[in-house]
Amino acid sequence: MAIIDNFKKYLKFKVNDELGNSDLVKKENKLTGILLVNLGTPDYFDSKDIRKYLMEFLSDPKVINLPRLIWIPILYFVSLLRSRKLEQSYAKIWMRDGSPLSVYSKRQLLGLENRLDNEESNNSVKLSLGMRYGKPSIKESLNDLIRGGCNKILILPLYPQYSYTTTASVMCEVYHCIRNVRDLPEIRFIKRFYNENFYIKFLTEKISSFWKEKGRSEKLIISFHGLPVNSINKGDPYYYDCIDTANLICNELNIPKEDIEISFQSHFGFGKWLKPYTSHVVKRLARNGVSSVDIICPGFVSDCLETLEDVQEGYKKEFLEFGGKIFRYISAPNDNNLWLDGMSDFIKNNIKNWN
Ligand SMILES: C=CC1=C(C)c2cc3[nH]c(cc4nc(cc5[nH]c(cc1n2)c(C)c5CCC(=O)O)C(CCC(=O)O)=C4C)c(C)c3C=C
Ligand SMILES: [Fe+2]
Ligand SMILES: [Fe+2]
Repeated sequence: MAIIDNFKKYLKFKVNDELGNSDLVKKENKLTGILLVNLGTPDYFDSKDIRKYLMEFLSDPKVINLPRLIWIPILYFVSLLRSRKLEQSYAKIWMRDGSPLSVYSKRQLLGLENRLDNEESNNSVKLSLGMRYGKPSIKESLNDLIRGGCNKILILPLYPQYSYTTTASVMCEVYHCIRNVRDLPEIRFIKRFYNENFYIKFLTEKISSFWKEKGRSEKLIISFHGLPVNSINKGDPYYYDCIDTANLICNELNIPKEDIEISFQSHFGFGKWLKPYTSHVVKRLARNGVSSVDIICPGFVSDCLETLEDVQEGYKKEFLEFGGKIFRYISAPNDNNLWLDGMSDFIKNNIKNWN
């Protein structure tokens, strides 16, 4: 009998070996992965790297919805001109370890790792950061999580308001990246979080403490990144998310609607973009004798080119040129501890009972 048993064992080994499977061991994948995704930014502030980033960003059909055959040759020149223009802008805001968007996103990752690692769950959570354009890519960060043994992955695009051009683009990229994975992890997406308690509470407490410390300006401008009106007409709910965000902030602060202005910054190319433009609002207020404004940009969880250059520098200059006296930018959440506490609770709530 022993001889037969040994022969069977030998045969089994032989068969596995021939199939190249002798080292097949069932991997225990039972970690929950959290993939934070932000827009991305150039690697460095020289025009070559900026152009590379712009080419990737603006050739995404979810961002610019023109026929490829027409758009790509145009983009070749647009990116050349724009990258030269942006070189100086990026240089002004660049930090020791990179662009602000990259530095703050990495600090957010670290802060969340520290908070979620401390759980009694024994490190059953693994975090990673991916950028929709540039580095680290969504593909490599997702791979890290999957290879690291995550069988459930929560995707958290760092955009409070949903847009087809940003959030949906992340979702599509994630599905594209895992299309060839044999043992797919379960995937959950956070579509938006502007209406979550932690987000509204953080922003309003930030504004209140800013006012307590420095006094309150005559107007509060709530400025969002712009979007082509065409995108809204096709069904993108971004505009309504922005208006909702502003109303929630206003209600939580308990201030009258007349004290705030909602506006949209940064338009690109031709065509109609969401109005009123922040630039127009800033000039109108100054012209009408408003001497002080505070401005907050609740669409950005990290400071970046848009907030530091366009808002803090550009719109301030315009306000002062048109007769305004005080223009103060209230910074993005960045790596604030209370913000990270709120985010980590939000993540915990979204993964509990997921088994
Ligand atoms: C058609 C073009 C663009 C759409 C649509 C768009 C939507 C959109 N973008 C953000 C967030 C950010 N955009 C940033 C920079 C940026 N955006 C565009 C164009 C569109 N954005 C360009 C060409 C650029 C580069 C800078 C410039 O040329 O002005 C950034 C900052 C990146 C950084 O490195 O700091 C962010 C953040 C959102 C949320 C959004 C839709 C709602
Ligand atoms: Fe943008
Ligand atoms: Fe801009």
